[in-house]
Amino acid sequence: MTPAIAATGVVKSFGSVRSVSGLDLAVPAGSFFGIAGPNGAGKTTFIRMIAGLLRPDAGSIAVAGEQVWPNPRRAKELLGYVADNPPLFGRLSAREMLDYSGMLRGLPAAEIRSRGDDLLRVLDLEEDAARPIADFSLGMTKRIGLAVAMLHNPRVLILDEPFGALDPVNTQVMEQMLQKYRRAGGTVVFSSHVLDVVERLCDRVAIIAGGALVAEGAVAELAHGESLQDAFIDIVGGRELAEGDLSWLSSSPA
Ligand SMILES: Nc1ncnc2c1ncn2[C@@H]1O[C@H](COP(=O)(O)OP(=O)(O)OP(=O)(O)O)[C@@H](O)[C@H]1O
Repeated sequence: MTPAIAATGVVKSFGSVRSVSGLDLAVPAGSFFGIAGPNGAGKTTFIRMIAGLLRPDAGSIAVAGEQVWPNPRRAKELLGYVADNPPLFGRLSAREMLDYSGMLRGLPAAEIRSRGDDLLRVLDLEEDAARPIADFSLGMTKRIGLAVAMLHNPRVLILDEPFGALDPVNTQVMEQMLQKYRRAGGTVVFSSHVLDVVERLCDRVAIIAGGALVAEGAVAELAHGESLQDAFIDIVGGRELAEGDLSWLSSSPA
């Protein structure tokens, strides 16, 4: 079966900083796939290249068999992408944002309306549908970002830190939405530092460090009987405060 995402030898530098360094990754179609890695590991850079927003310096990326570069248009049709802090049009209302995205995707107006109604209801944004997005909290912005990414019912959804800023109720709703989408045949790929969510939802996980893949496999295999968080620290290396660090914190506060 054609992988949902196939990346080979992907490289990206910003000046002298090599952000992604020869990354190979295959995400099986129909999987729930987590990408984890320390801060600055290159996750966002890699995801933006998959989404067709950043051109790799070398290597190739295909989404459901369609090459993303040099012409990302077809791959973008198959993909829904939610950025860490979704760049939406702040002056549009949530409803207008959905109408505009649906038009860009070439969906019929009636379909945009009915799917938009569904998404706004499920994501608990119905009452805020007429408010400008600029007035939204980060959690609300993430939810409307997800609605925009799902409106065209893409084959692959890729989400950068989707659960940050969501309260527990909305985390549960988002998890249920993603599981439903996955049961219908979609592939979900998301990056997260919240490893218990990765452990709960994903069948497979990739760990990226220093711009390269350092581990990939079934979650249970990688965790090896410990928590995924412990396995992650074993793989990427932990860091502890030395005895003398911040010693002033041990004295009584003024
Ligand atoms: N536009 C840019 N210009 C310069 N350097 C960049 C740019 N984007 C990313 N980098 C650098 O590339 C490296 C990887 O950054 P990236 O944001 O991809 O990491 P990340 O794994 O998503 O990190 P985090 O978990 O902290 O969000 C970092 O050293 C970062 O400073």
